[in-house]
Amino acid sequence: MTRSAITTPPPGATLPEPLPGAPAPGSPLGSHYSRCFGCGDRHPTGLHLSAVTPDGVTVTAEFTVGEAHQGAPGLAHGGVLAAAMDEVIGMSVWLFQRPYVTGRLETDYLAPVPVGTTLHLRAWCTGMSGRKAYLEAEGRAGAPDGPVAVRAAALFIEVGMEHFAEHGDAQAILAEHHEYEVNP
Ligand SMILES: CCCCCCCC/C=C\CCCCCCCC(=O)SCCNC(=O)CCNC(=O)[C@H](O)C(C)(C)COP(=O)(O)OP(=O)(O)OC[C@H]1O[C@@H](n2cnc3c(N)ncnc32)[C@H](O)[C@@H]1OP(=O)(O)O
Repeated sequence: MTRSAITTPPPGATLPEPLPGAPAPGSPLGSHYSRCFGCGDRHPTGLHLSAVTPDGVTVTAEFTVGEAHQGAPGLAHGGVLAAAMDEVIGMSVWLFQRPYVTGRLETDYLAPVPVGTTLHLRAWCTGMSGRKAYLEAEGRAGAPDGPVAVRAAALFIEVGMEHFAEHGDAQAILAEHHEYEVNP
């Protein structure tokens, strides 16, 4: 991965440990929002990523490239592949039970990905430092040990939960996150 200095953990960054309440290894992670382009089951043309955590700190997921995801005829759009990287990385950092958003996402495209291909995605954290989390991801074509087609490195920034209500749709959050208080 040709990651930049911005997505490289600084000296002193720490590696996360699984939290006591982390989902059991292999259990499905579920969707954080039904209309999410990455994981929502109510998004008609979204990626419908299904994800698990094998160990409480990394995430593996599958995404099958569909007709709605094309750029060149018969091939996945690069922006859609970047969205898949963003989503699986977002899911992995959410394992730490604090809300983060993407600050920077760098993507390497190593091979074209035809419609119908299942990409086997994996995301992991390379370091945390203050509000910053450094993460990487890869997508392998056809099988978990298939050839790497896409790689990504990212800087995610921790925000308060109010970030989503302030800038997004507070009613939609309340409808799906009953534990969430908009005005705590
Ligand atoms: C129904 C939902 C309910 C909630 C559920 C939540 C759980 C979710 C669960 C599962 C997720 C699944 C996956 C989701 C999808 C994947 C994630 C996305 O796509 S997120 C959307 C795209 N990203 C944005 O929209 C961010 C837009 N940007 C911002 O809002 C701000 O710029 C923000 C928050 C990133 C930073 O703003 P500041 O004002 O808080 O802080 P400042 O001081 O600017 O930055 C803090 C530090 O970070 C550095 N920084 C920030 N952005 C940087 C960048 N692009 N490059 C380099 N450094 C950056 C700064 O230089 C600063 O560093 P120094 O502390 O000074 O050392």
